[in-house]
Amino acid sequence: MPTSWADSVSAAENLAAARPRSSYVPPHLRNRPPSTDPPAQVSYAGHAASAQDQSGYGGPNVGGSRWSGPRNDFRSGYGGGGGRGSGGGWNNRTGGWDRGRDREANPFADDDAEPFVEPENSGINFDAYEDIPVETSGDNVPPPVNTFVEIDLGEAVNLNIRRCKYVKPTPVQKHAIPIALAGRDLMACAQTGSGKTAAFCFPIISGIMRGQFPRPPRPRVAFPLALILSPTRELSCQIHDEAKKFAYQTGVRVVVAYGGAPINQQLRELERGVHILVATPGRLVDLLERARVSLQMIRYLALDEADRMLDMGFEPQIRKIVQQMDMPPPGVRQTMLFSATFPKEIQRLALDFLSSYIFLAVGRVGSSTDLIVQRVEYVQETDKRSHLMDLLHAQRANGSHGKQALTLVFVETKKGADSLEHWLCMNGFPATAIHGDRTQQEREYALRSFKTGNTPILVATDVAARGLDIPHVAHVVNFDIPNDIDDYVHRIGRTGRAGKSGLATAFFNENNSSVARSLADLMQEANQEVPAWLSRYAARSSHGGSKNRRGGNRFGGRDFRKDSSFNRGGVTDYYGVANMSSGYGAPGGYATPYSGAGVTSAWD
Ligand SMILES: Nc1ncnc2c1ncn2[C@@H]1O[C@H](COP(=O)(O)OP(=O)(O)OP(=O)(O)O)[C@@H](O)[C@H]1O
Repeated sequence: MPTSWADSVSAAENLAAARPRSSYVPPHLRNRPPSTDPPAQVSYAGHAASAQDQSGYGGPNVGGSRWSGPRNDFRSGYGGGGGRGSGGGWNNRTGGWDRGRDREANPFADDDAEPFVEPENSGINFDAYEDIPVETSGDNVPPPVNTFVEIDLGEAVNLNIRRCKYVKPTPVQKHAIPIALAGRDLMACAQTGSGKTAAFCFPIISGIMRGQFPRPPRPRVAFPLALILSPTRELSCQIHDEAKKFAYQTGVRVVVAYGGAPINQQLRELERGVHILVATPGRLVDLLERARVSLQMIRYLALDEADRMLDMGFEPQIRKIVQQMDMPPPGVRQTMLFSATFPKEIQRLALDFLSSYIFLAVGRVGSSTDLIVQRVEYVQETDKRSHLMDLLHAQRANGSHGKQALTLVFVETKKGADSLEHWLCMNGFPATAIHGDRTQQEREYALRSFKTGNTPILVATDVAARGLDIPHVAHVVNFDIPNDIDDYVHRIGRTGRAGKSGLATAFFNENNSSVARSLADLMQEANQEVPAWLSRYAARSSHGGSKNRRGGNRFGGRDFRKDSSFNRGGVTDYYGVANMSSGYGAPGGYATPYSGAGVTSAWD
């Protein structure tokens, strides 16, 4: 197990050396002689080399010891010979990288105009999270805090926290922020709507404000210091909006890049300088291949919805971005993975991206919050529409949520979404739809129309299942129940957020029997009433071998490193994770190596 920074770097280096090298060389690194010279941080920070002067640029040595040089610059202050006020760092206002700061639009301006804004973002029942069980594992876990005041995030960030009307940290923030501020890698699992975005944004912003960073070595290429990846365009936009609030008037510049939107505008934003890049994987790969973004200076990597990012759909792109371009390896960069669900096989995969990490579970891994009242109703396929109409009528009639009560209806297919939207509209229910076959403009319009309450019913595929924080979603209807219980957890998590209560109704029939057991277990765990007929289905599917994605181990250990199978895999070091690939095939090669250059996700 690495005992010091130097050890951890050398462990990471050995690992990198052991891995089969990618033959892919990003365009901006081509035609450069392989060099064992260190990256020229000293030059940048010491301003011996200007942004125009590339002659001293050692660049990452793709084939050699990229990190053999001044590693200290990545871990201990990034200063090289520079430093605050030396004229060469990122924080130097004459350096040109934060020249947009004075023109920064007020990201809180819309909040005041927002009709639903509450005086304090404490929610109806924010204390509901207080007695939630918390588990941490790993070496030397930093202790949690109870208040924002205890965390030294800096005055500017503290002011923004007040502007956000956050009174106290949520449980995941209490634990995750001190861990992240201590520079530790983190795998954090906490329930939907419990404030994970701020939990990774605050430490990143604060770290960038405090750090001394070398000057970006080349003009027209963006060199972000932090990368936040998320699976959907809408979620990336939302994280960008949140991060801009948290970073307001700190000098930290946040830029978003996502597919489906004109790339030129995003390129212009990137050219103005970027400290934190929020991106969807497909668009980022595009920018990397165009050599308009370099990951060479990445100090922080956050994967939101990390289990989704590492599952089969995204894994090749994530490996390409994180392992096959010029991003510093684990142990040099700080990596944080967040989600409400973390199946064990994904935890195992994640080892490739982490170094000596802390595992944090707030509530049980993959559980839903008991702020959401869950109902399951037996509805035949052919009766689903009329049943939905009954629910919508009842919701309208009881009027308890007033005009603005929003209903999100999840269906399995894009075609199904189109057809249900059409049917609802024909029957007098103002509905819109969002799915992967709609243009980005249509997607954004639908979401806006839903959020403002103009169209209070949104029919959606799983593209809207994760991360979206839409206030006043009173009811989530699973018109089609997903095959994977984790998707169900994320879908219903669009309601019952930030301490508020919500309602989720699922239409169950024979077609869903494979998920009966995990659904019944999940409901029971969240103190929900499980109908007797569902328990019978669950019992039947247990005998019949219903496939539980969590391998039947769902309610056992949460940090998979505690599993005996993990040790049998040859890894004796529980938490050092020095031997990251043991038991999982060739180093770095758990899954098929990246083979689909230019592959873009349908979601992206
Ligand atoms: N400390 C806090 N006090 C009050 N509200 C908060 C606090 N932290 C976050 N929130 C609010 O809680 C809501 C949910 O936060 P966020 O979207 O980060 O949840 P999440 O855990 O990422 O959810 P998901 O798993 O669905 O992605 C947001 O509206 C956010 O502004």
